Amino acid sequence: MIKVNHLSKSFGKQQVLHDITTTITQGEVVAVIGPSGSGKSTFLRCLNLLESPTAGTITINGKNITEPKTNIAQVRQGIGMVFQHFYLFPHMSVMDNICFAPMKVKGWSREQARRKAVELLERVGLVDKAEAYPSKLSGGQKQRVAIVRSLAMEPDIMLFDEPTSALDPEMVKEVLDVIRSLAQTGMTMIIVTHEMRFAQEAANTIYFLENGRLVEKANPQQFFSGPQNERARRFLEKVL
Ligand SMILES: Nc1ncnc2c1ncn2[C@@H]1O[C@H](COP(=O)(O)OP(=O)(O)OP(=O)(O)O)[C@@H](O)[C@H]1O
Repeated sequence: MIKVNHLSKSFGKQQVLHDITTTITQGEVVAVIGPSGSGKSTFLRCLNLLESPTAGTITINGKNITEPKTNIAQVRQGIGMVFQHFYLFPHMSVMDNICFAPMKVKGWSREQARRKAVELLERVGLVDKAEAYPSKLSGGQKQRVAIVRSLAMEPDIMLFDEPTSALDPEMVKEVLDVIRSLAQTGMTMIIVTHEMRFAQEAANTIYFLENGRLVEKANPQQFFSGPQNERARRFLEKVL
C-alpha cells in the first residue's frame, strides 16, 4: 500500500505539486491523466524518490520513504519504472540488459537471472530476441524489453511514465497489451498516460491532475461517463 500525505513539490519558486493526499492499495491500477504540465510525471517520480518531495510524506508498505535516513537504493529495488524512452543499454544484448540488475543488485547467479529473463521474455513474446541488441529492435519491442527488465527485479510496484508516447501508432497496442496483462496479475501499478481508452479499460482508478492538484479521483466508469470536475470535463471533450 502506498500512502501519500500532503505531498508538495517545488522546483525553485515554481510549485508543481500541491498538497496531494491519497492511498493506493495493493493490486490497484491507477491511471494518472491531465493536461500537459499538470505535474503527472513529477507525481510519479516522487513515488520512487527520483524527485524528492518538498513537503509531505510517502509511506510504502508501512515504511516512510521520505525520511532523511531512507536508503533510496533499497526503496527503488521494490519499485520498477518504465519511461517513455526505453533507456536500454545499447552495448548489451537483450538478455544482458535484463540480467544485469538482478545479478549486480540482488546477487543472483547468471543461470538464475537467465531463467527469470527467459520466463519473462516468453510472457511478452520476445524470447527469440534474447541475444539481439537493442538497435535491432522496433520501438515496441524495446519497450517490452524495458518492461521485462524492470520485472526481473521482482518489484512490488510498477510505475509507467507515458510508456507509449514515443512509439509509432502501430506499436502502441503490443505494449499496452503487456501492461494490461500485468494489471491482471495483481501488480500495483501507477501509469501516466495519454491513452484514454487504455486508462478506461485497464485502470481501477483515474487520477486527474490540474496545476499540480489531484482534483478528481474516480473509477473509470464514473470518470469517463461524466467527471465532476469542470476542467476534467473540458479535458475529456478535447481528447475523446
Ligand atoms: N526537473 C525540473 N526542473 C524544473 N522544472 C521542472 C522539472 N521537472 C518538471 N518541471 C516543471 O514542472 C511542471 C510539471 O511537469 P511534469 O513533467 O510533471 O508535467 P506533466 O503533467 O507530466 O506534463 P506532460 O504531460 O507534458 O509530460 C512543468 O511546468 C515542468 O516544466
